[in-house]
Amino acid sequence: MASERPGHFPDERGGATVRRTVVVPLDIGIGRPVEATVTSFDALSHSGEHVLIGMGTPGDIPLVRVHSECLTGDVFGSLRCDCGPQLREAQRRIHERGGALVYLRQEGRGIGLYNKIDTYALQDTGMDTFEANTALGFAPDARDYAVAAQMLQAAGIHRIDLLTNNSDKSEQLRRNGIEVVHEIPTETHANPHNIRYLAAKSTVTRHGLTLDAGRDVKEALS
Ligand SMILES: Nc1nc2c(ncn2[C@@H]2O[C@H](COP(=O)(O)OP(=O)(O)OP(=O)(O)O)[C@@H](O)[C@H]2O)c(=O)[nH]1
Ligand SMILES: [Zn+2]
Repeated sequence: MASERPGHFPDERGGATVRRTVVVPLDIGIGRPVEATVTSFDALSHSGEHVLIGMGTPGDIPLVRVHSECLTGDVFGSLRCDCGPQLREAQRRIHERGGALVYLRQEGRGIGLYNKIDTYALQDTGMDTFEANTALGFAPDARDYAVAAQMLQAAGIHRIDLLTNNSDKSEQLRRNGIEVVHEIPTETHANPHNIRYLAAKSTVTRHGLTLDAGRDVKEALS
């Protein structure tokens, strides 16, 4: 893919359009600032203020991470989930290889922050993360990745390697016109506080998660 400057993708307009792209220096924890492009959009199918962060110099197949917002994990360092370390891993790997971070404002797997906090209270009584969503009347996972496909297409990115353990993301992107060439797993960021959260992802949904020692997360709990 041609690229005029690091992290910049040509603007190819579909239904959704690029609203603005600006260049910002980012501290991604590698000891020096890196240059990134931050892109906003108009006419997306989902009303959140979703952004695409372009980093590095992409080759033919950019590395892309579609990351769902987690204020508690991404910003405040909550150990209840693995979102913060996954976000930092993604930024580092995308910068190294060239590609984009699609940051989706679909907090709490799409149910919002307050509802996520309500599910935490239910989880503290023994439910897993998906059961707690259902108990509150929500789908177990209410996210819709069509908007991520629209952002990628508007930014001129049609063929990607996707950094995820969640095959549902790849399938939804493919259904919405993105060619996912490879699904690349993230590291497993386990700690004593998020091990049940990881186990629920591994057993209830199809997340492929393996602990560093090579053991599957469900085995670690059995
Ligand atoms: N409803 C709910 N959402 C949560 C909870 N913990 C984290 N989340 C949200 O889960 C989303 C991240 O989803 P995950 O299931 O961890 O991972 P994923 O995006 O499906 O898969 P990966 O690409 O492999 O990271 C973020 O939007 C978080 O805010 C929880 O207990 N309940
Ligand atoms: Zn989280």
